[in-house]
Amino acid sequence: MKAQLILENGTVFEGKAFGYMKETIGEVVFNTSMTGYQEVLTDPSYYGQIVTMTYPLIGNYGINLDDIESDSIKVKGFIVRERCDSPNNFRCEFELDDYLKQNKVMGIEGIDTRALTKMIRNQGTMKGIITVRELTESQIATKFKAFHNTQAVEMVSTKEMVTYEGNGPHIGIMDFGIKNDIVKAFRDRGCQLTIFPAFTKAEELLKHDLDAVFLSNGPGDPKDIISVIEEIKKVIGKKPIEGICLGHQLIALALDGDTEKLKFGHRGGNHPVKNLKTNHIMITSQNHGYVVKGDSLPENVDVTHINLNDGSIEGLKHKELPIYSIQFHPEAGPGPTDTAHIFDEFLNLIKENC
Ligand SMILES: NC(=O)CC[C@H](N)C(=O)O
Repeated sequence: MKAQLILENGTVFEGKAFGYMKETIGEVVFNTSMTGYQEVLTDPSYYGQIVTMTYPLIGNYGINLDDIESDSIKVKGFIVRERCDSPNNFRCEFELDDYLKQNKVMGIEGIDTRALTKMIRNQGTMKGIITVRELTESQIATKFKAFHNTQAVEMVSTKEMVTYEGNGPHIGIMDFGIKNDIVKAFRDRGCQLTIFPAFTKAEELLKHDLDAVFLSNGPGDPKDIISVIEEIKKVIGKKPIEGICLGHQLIALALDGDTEKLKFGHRGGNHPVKNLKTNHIMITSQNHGYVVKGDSLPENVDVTHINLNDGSIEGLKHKELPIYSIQFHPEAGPGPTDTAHIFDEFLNLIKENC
């Protein structure tokens, strides 16, 4: 069936619908990873977004249930150049099309994803609608006006506390939409974990005899969850605090720094990042639309890593307190595993301060 991708700037891309037939709206973003589409589909940080993959053939190794980053597809829609309907891989359990249908998520194929990506790069991230209907201009305008993604963290965070046994440090995770591979990275290192719903109060968190508090990745603008920032402030100085991606941005805000939106974000598996202490350069996996503002940080916070493409901040460390956060994704789901040592650095910091 014919479908359209309608962008906020008035551009219409014609394609073919796949997955589940339902109209969808979201912020259109591109990901440059050459593989890893199922990790992208299930990463809760994409909640509220329609993702286009720049790699031209998607679905060729199918879907397996081992590589997913959460229990369901979290993107609002999926855009591909060419969809493969005859996947070939020994781990394949079903096809991309069936997976989108099961999860009630709509896709569109046959789109010139190169032209779309260039447009987003030049004009910035914008909203989009995927539909099989003919919408009038006023219907489109009303839909764009009504779409907001401010409740995203609430939608993807755990509703109840989840615990994992371990002999290592006891880490309390504030779950803003944590990826399975981050939980796995801590469990592989023997940590005991207690995962808390995003809006848990600091007072409750501190009752649990934790060795550290970890702030997870997650969707949306960190400034949409001001109440969480207030709770993090209450934990500063009481426990070591660490964070990845949204967690990193929240730490900066809790330390009275600021964040801003990037023009089109960093999403892909090949972002070069420099460790400013060792001068080592790592190829990192990234997925974010917001960054910590360089000139906003207080004097007692050091920038530990920068992005070599645009010089933006990729890591922070407090000069006196055990607080350390990273903007990129060391769990690399999907992406290169060059940065797995960040989890060891997190644990060393916790052990030094236990
Ligand atoms: N992966 C993440 O945690 C993303 C953080 C935040 N939602 C951003 O887009 O910048």
